Amino acid sequence: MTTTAAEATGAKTTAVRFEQVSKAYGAVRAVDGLTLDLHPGETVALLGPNGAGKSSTLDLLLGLRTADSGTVRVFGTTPQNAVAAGRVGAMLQTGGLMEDVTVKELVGLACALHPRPHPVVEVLSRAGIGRIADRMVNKLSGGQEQRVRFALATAGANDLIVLDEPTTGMDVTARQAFWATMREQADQGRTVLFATHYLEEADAIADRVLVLHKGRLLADGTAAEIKAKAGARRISFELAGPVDEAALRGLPFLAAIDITGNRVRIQSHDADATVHAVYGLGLHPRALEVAGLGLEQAFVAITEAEEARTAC
Ligand SMILES: Nc1ncnc2c1ncn2[C@@H]1O[C@H](COP(=O)(O)OP(=O)(O)OP(=O)(O)O)[C@@H](O)[C@H]1O
Repeated sequence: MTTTAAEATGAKTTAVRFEQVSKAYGAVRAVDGLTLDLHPGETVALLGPNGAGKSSTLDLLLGLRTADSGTVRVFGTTPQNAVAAGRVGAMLQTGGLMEDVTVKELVGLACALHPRPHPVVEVLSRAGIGRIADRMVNKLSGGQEQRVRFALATAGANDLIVLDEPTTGMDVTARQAFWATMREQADQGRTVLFATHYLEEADAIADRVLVLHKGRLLADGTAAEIKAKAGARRISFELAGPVDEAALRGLPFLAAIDITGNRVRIQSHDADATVHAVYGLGLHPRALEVAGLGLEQAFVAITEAEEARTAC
């Protein structure tokens, strides 16, 4: 069987391809040699501390900024072409909404401009803003504005949806509805890429988690793989008697320790050996628990380890 050039480069099956992409602002390397493929139907969370390069990466992907070097391809073409063809919907942090119009007029405009629009009523209803359709945009609360942005991002049949911290300002109900809708979109074969600081959302929603740090990809895998990569486990227990902090801080394989009153919380690279050493100190821990790291702790462990490595 012969392989076409497009198949050989993965253009047919790859929603997004970054190859050695870099972007600097003066001396700041916002994106630094990023290589990455995203596939149709994937829900991907982009994590990273402030300034890691998440928004810059999304801007490059949407063609809002141009890479200094490397190539960005969206469905095998340039981001600008993919956006113009209506294949990409985006919900960004910045950018004000047009104000002197109603919600319905604004959403109607987005639908009218989309090459493959959905019916306005359907878009309003999916974003949960049917009941405020006649309200002026400048009278909306922050959470309602976010829902309108969501409606604008889903005004047409996009193949890729890009979301920069989409649920900021939404209440719990709105968040749940939002993610249920995004899950439906992914189930229909769309690629959903979202940057977030809510690690529990990444854990619950994403099939794949990317951890960015100083513009570089530190980790790429399922949430479970990221947690395993952090290579530590949590141990917690209480002590009945006086707490000898110095002895506890000298326990083997510690990644971190927090002692609050009689409660001790540890992150250990070898939980069995650390627990064994706790008993070796002659201590009698109560309510002992050993568990894997949560995504948040794994994220902190991975990014702190990188900070320490690059500081050397
Ligand atoms: N227009 C710009 N001019 C100069 N520096 C910029 C510009 N945009 C971003 N930066 C810098 O590039 C780096 C990456 O910023 P970016 O906004 O991509 O990170 P982020 O991961 O989205 O951060 P946050 O989580 O705080 O939103 C930061 O150091 C930021 O200060």
